[in-house]
Amino acid sequence: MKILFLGGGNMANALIGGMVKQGFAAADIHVIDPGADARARLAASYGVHCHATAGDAPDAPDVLVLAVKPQQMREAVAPLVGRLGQAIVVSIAAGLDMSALSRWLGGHRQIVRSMPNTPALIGAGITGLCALPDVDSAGKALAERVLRAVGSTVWIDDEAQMDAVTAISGSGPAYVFLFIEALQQAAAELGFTPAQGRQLAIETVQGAAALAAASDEPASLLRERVTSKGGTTEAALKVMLERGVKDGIVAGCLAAETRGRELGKLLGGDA
Ligand SMILES: NC(=O)C1=CN([C@@H]2O[C@H](COP(=O)(O)OP(=O)(O)OC[C@H]3O[C@@H](n4cnc5c(N)ncnc54)[C@H](OP(=O)(O)O)[C@@H]3O)[C@@H](O)[C@H]2O)C=CC1
Ligand SMILES: O=C(O)[C@@H]1CCC=N1
Repeated sequence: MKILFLGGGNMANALIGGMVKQGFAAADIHVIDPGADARARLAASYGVHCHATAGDAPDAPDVLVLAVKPQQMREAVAPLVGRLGQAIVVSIAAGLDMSALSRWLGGHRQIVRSMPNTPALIGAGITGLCALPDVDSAGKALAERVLRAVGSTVWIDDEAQMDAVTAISGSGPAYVFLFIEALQQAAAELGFTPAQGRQLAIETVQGAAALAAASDEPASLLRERVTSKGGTTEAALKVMLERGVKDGIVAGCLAAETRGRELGKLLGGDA
């Protein structure tokens, strides 16, 4: 099994780290990245083969993971055209649809589009996946195996929904980190040390997420259970809702989805 990564940045690091931990052989993994620092980090951390240019990388891998920024993709894949054999191409790029990728890859049709997220770094990612009709079940299983190394996966039938996956779970960790930042800021204003604030904020988010995951009940009911009539939570939620926190989160997710579609049109729309 030969796996080639195009791009060795944040997400490639997360995926490769998870794959090596799950028993993929580092010797089977190749990465193309023009950055000497990125290559040194990957080689030192995981012992994978790193290449400065596509020309140095092996032809016809079993899997090619496209892990460059959407804006870098078209130029980055050009040197690989005609060298892919039957590779299953797994793109993790936001916005770019599979028809554009297929054109840029010289008509290659073995393409899976995916959207992981950064908790992949600790094996706790969630990835949405969809495939062109030309990808058979073995090809899909191969793509899924790579992404399952860093968390769970969900197949999406309609590619048009991939921008929505990006808006919810791809970008989602940033929304949660913003919430943690806000809790920590409040903790500091209430007199806690940074260490105390960090522990109180992070373990609250961890515990609440674990409870929501373990429960069959909707999040709204779990929220109501915390909210005693005339109590402290009610006072907090009143201010938060008045300030538009919930509406802001929903509107933000919709803006992320719109941006994904814009990126797709902007970068992939031409022939
Ligand atoms: N960050 C996230 O939370 C998520 C990101 N994604 C998607 O993952 C992809 C990668 O994102 P991320 O890892 O954050 O980005 P990074 O910028 O960290 O990684 C991209 C890497 O590709 C390198 N690169 C640039 N040009 C080329 C080239 N021609 N050939 C090979 N490598 C090249 C970059 O080098 P240099 O820095 O020198 O340009 C960089 O090291 C994006 O498409 C993004 O949409 C998906 C899910 C979540
Ligand atoms: O912000 C972005 O465009 C990427 C895609 C999902 C998370 N980060």
